[in-house]
Amino acid sequence: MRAYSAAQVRRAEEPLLAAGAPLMQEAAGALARAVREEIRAGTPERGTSAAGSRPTAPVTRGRVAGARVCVLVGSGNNGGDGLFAAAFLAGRGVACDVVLVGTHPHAGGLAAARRAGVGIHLAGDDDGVSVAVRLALRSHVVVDAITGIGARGPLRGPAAGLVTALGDAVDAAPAPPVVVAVDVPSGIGVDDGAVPGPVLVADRTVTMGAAKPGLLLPPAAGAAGRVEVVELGLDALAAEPPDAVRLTGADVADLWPVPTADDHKYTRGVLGVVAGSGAYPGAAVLTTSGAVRCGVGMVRYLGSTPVTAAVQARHPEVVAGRGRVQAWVLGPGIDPADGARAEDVERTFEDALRAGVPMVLDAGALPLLPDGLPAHAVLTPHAGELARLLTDAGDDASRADVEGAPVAALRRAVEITGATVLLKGATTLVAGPGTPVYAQADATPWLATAGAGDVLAGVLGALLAGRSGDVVERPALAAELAAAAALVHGRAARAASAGGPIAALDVADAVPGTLRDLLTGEMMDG
Ligand SMILES: NC(=O)C1=CN([C@@H]2O[C@H](COP(=O)(O)OP(=O)(O)OC[C@H]3O[C@@H](n4cnc5c(N)ncnc54)[C@H](OP(=O)(O)O)[C@@H]3O)[C@@H](O)[C@H]2O)[C@@H](O)CC1
Ligand SMILES: [K+]
Repeated sequence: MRAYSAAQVRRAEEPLLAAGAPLMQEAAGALARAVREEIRAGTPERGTSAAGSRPTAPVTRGRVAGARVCVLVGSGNNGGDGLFAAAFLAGRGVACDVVLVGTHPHAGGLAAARRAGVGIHLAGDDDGVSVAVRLALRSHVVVDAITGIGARGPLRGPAAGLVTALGDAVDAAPAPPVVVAVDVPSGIGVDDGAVPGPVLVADRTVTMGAAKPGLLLPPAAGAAGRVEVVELGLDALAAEPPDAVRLTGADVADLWPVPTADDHKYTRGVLGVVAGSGAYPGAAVLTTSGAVRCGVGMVRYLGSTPVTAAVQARHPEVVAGRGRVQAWVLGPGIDPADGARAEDVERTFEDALRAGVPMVLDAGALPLLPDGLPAHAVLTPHAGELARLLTDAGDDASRADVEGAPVAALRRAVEITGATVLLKGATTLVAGPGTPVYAQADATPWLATAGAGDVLAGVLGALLAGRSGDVVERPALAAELAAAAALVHGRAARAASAGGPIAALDVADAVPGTLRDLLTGEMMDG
């Protein structure tokens, strides 16, 4: 999924609008279809809501006539989409109410809604907001058409009051309405994924022409629900670089190196690993497991005799000692204050720089980094480590700062280091110099477990080793490969978990099956 900024979408719309293309009609038609799908999917029976007893009978599965929909309408074209959709729905027998949140609604849309018999209400003051909340709570679907790509800053005025009150009421309702956002959930940072004020969390977002970055990027992405793109024929976007990207399973299948009959272990990629220590021997086992399970040509491990023995006990195919490699993983399970191990990392890092091979720099390697890294070096911090990296470079950043504005922190880290940076989280973000931000939300919350990051480092290292030559030739590829590794790691975690707890090694063990499903097209997206 490729997401484009508000400005890019506007530029792409311009020639079509100038030529008289009925974009708003198409957008509203698609929105009305989505609302009908939500109604048909079977609205659960709603008992007594916070607003009092339901005046209408619950809708029977599959029937649209008799359902209730409440559309929250702002003063721009986003509200216009909502008004025309309300008119379409009313024409199908849906009982529609429109709540006008702004003072000057789209004139054509308002006229169409009136003609179709839609009830029109105002939410200009506290009383209006209370009425609107009652209308919304007795509805099967609430449509959020307050602001779209024309929004500036946090919601203000009656829009802010309504969204706050309705959000609280929906949270408290025993059977809340389904919320469908038009283009974006109103109030999110459309381009940066910020959540600067109140936002009504959607179950589904029907977005017009192309996805917007805020639908993929945290924290706003968490308010978007399922995202559906309505094609409006914005062909000009094909020539534009997207701002944000989410890879699909099919993308990853295209990126993953698949051996041919002519390949041998050296052409398939050799990965060198400097991970684990006397204090954290498990990190060595987990990192090498992640790599071995990806089908890398060979893994070379550098560490003490007892830790090497632990690695080889699990994976006898791992070779101890230095030799030619196509990529490195440095740092998991290494305390930068452990002089001997820190020296191993620094020395190997220098060798890797000289050899020009890609590398993954994780955990203990991060504080040891010099400035001016190549883009084919991929840093893999979590939020706390990224905050420390930024602070060490002179920016004052806390973990909470990074979590509150992760994309800005990520971009800043790329700017400071020159490297590609993968920020681990529920949504993993990746960017390199000049690349879009990749946002992968493939995992399960069960993946937040000790050692999972070591496995990811191994998976990414294996992928970089397999495509080493390509990455050196085209360093921007490192970000895409890092996003691909995050997808494989996340889906392996989901497969291993199947809804229950997992240990890090389970994730590594689920990688071959995950890759098999991806490469044979058996794993569906979503
Ligand atoms: N062009 C077309 O034909 C097509 C357009 N399409 C649709 O149009 C949408 C873009 O429409 P748009 O440009 O009119 O902007 P929009 O998002 O409705 O917002 C403007 C309104 O919001 C208000 N407002 C702003 N900030 C606010 C805040 N913080 N808090 C509260 N209010 C705030 C602002 O108020 P004002 O600043 O004027 O007081 C103004 O009234 C796009 O997202 C898509 O849905 C698609 O159907 C494709 C065809
Ligand atoms: K909206």
